[in-house]
This record gives sequence, structure tokens and C-alpha cells, in this order.
Amino acid sequence: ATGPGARSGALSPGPAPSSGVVQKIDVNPPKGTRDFPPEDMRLRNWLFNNFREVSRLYGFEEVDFPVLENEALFTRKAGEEIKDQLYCFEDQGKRRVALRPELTPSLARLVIQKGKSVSLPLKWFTVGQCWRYERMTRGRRREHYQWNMDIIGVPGVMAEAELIASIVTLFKRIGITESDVGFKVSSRKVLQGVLKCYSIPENLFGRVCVIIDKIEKIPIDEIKKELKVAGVSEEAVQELLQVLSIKSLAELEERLGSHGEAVADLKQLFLLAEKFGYSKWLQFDASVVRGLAYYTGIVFEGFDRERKLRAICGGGRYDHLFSTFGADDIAACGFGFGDAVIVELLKEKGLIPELSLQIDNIVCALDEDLQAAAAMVASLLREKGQNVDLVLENKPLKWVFKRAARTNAQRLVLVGSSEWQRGMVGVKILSTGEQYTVKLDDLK
Ligand SMILES: Nc1ccc(Br)nc1
Repeated sequence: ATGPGARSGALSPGPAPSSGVVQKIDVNPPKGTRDFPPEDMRLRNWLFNNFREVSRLYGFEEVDFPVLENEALFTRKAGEEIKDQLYCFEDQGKRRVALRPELTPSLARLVIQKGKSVSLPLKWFTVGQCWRYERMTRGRRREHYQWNMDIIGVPGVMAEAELIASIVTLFKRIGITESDVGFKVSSRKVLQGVLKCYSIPENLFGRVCVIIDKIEKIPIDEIKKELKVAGVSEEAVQELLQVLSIKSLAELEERLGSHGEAVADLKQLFLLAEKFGYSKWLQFDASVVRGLAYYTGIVFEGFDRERKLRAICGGGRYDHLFSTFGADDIAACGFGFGDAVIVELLKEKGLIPELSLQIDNIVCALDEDLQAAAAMVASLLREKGQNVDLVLENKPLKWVFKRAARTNAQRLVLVGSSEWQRGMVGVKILSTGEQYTVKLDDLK
């Protein structure tokens, strides 16, 4: 199946039009999306295997959901960017569906679906691709993979402390230290207190937080204007901005008193961080609100201390998400950790690991009629758990040696007729050049 100019074996896009000339397909992936050729896939697998190993260490169970969800899962009315950029469409059954922009709503849906058949607390994790339809003017990606860990059914901040501990464990595993990265921590209960004080209706809470999350991204006058449009009085806006500039937990306690939930939660979290041994990673930062409407309590984000990159990860408590889906509320918290910013950080720090292809054996028949014999040798080695790159065509030895060098093969197993007659094969250790013949039964 070859079209003009295509490599033999390359897929041609279909039957040639009457002109006989085949239009070459665009071989790039859709705008804003990535392919993962072998080298990139090895790095991705290395990162995701670390995500999974940390999740296992923390006793979390892996779950998964469809990348395509009912659009209604994400149509929150809080002015979130995630909603504006929803990759949604009407399918052939006239259903409104969307490529998920995040994983938490799917997780909440599954928890509700499971209902009483699961016992709390649930500790679930997943690694999944998330999508946004970003106007390409900004040339940003339209997909990324996120590692999510969620604890469902634990109201106390031990849950948030455990989640942050798991991220610290991940960072340490990949060579990132507290001098590279920190966590900004705050609580939305700080803002909630202000809004209550100015009798701003509860249903505006998510929307106000989403606006305030943009405080470092758009001019302050725009923030004030959006808050005003949302129905927040000038006075309340002033007080909100004041509170967001509080520089320490001590100052917060001074301002709000030590009996409010926000101060109590944050003090408890910093105490637990001390006990977990990662307090050097944390700092209180009243300006952290995160951009998702459903957070209700502690919120946190991982940032690079050189301030060159966007947030590495982020999360928080979301105690009322379930009721927005018509179910009884369950206390919950979780985080998302993307696969892109962390790789940028690892590159910055020179921490991208060397991940070469590991081939134990290249098995090669020295002439055409020994192909089946070579296949037998390959199977024998594979049954012993060794991987084999079996030469599948009649190739000159020069070609085999070149491939062995490129694939970093450990040894060459050569099936030649005279040796094969005596039930033996030739072996060449490529690192030392040592070569010998060995009985097939003794090949290990
Ligand atoms: N939510 C979301 C989805 C996809 C990308 Br890229 N970034 C954020």
C-alpha cells in the first residue's frame, strides 16, 4: 500500500482519485496535541510510573473514566476558563458531550454511581488525558495528562496533609528538592468569611474565587470590575484585596481571630506538615485561591522557586461538589499534577533521566533457511524472561551490528548452519566483543 513518495509500507490515505495522484496526508497531530515517539514515550512512562508508584505507596487505588463525558458534568456557571475552553460537541445521537478538561467531576460521578457499595474513605488515583479548546492564537497545548489523587470522606485536614505528603514524595523520587519547589497554601474559608461579613450570597462564592484567581494574570481594575459585575460591593472588594495581601498566618490570626475555621485549619495543616517532615516545602500565601469554582477550604499549588514556570500542580478541598450533581455532599479533597510543566522544570534542573531502549538479545539467522530456527531460539529466550529483537528478514551481518549498536543490545545470538547441526548457536557479547558457541539448552 504505497502512494507516490510514500515509504514502502507507509499507509496511503485511501484509493487514488481518478487523477492517480494521492494527496499526502498531514503527518502532524492536530493543533495543540502531541505524539509520543519512543524516546518521549520512555520519559512519559518513567514519569507516570513514578506517579503510580507513589500512589501505591500511599495506599491509593487506581480508577479510570472515559475521556468523553456528558457535557453537563462541566457546565458550571462560575466564569471558569475551563468552561470557556470546553472541548464539547453534539454527537451523532444528538447528545451534548465533551472531552474532559479535568478529572475530578468524573471521579465524583463514579463515587455517586457507586453510592453505598463503596465504604469511605475512598483513596483513588488516576492518570488521564485532559482537553481544552484553546484558541490557537496563544499557541498553547490543547491536551495534557494529569495525575490526580483524591481522598473522599475525610473532613479533617489530615487528608490535605496526606495529599501534599504524596506530592513531596513524588518530587523527591524524581530529584526535585525544597530548594527547587515550594507549595503556596491558603484556605478559601478566608474569603468566605469576608463575603459572609458583607452578606454576599453563598452562590457567588465560586464565581468570586474564580475572578480573584486571575489577580496576577489581569490588571487589578479588571478584577474590580468583574467583582462589581458579580455583585460585590466596593467595600467588600477592598476588604477582599486587603485579606489577600496578608503575609503570614500570624497576621491572619490577628485579623480574623484564632477561632475561625480558616485559621484553625491552616494552623493544623502546618503542624501536620511539621510532623510529616515537609514543612520546609510549605508557605502560607493568602493570594492562592486556585481557578476551579468548587474548592471550599484548603487550597494549595506547587510552584518553582525561580518563578519561571506556571504552577506545577494544584488542589484543595471540595466539600460541596457532590451536591452540585444532585447527590448528598461528601467531604473530599484532591489534586491535579500535569505532565508538561514538571518536564519543563526537570529540563531546567538537568534532571531528565537517560532512558535508553534496553535490548537483551538480537537473534539472527545467518541464512534464509534458518529463520524458523532463529524464531525457536527467540522463543526460548523470551520464555526465560529475556527480551529479543528477532531479525525478521535476511540481512547482512553489517546491518545487524549497526542495529545492535543503535538499540544498545547486550548480545548477539547467531544461528548458523554448522553450529545448528550440532544443537549450538553463536553468541557475541557486544560490550566486550567476547564470542563463543553454546549448546542451545545452556543458553541463558
Ligand atoms: N484543563 C486543561 C486541559 C488541557 C490543558 Br493543555 N490544560 C488545562
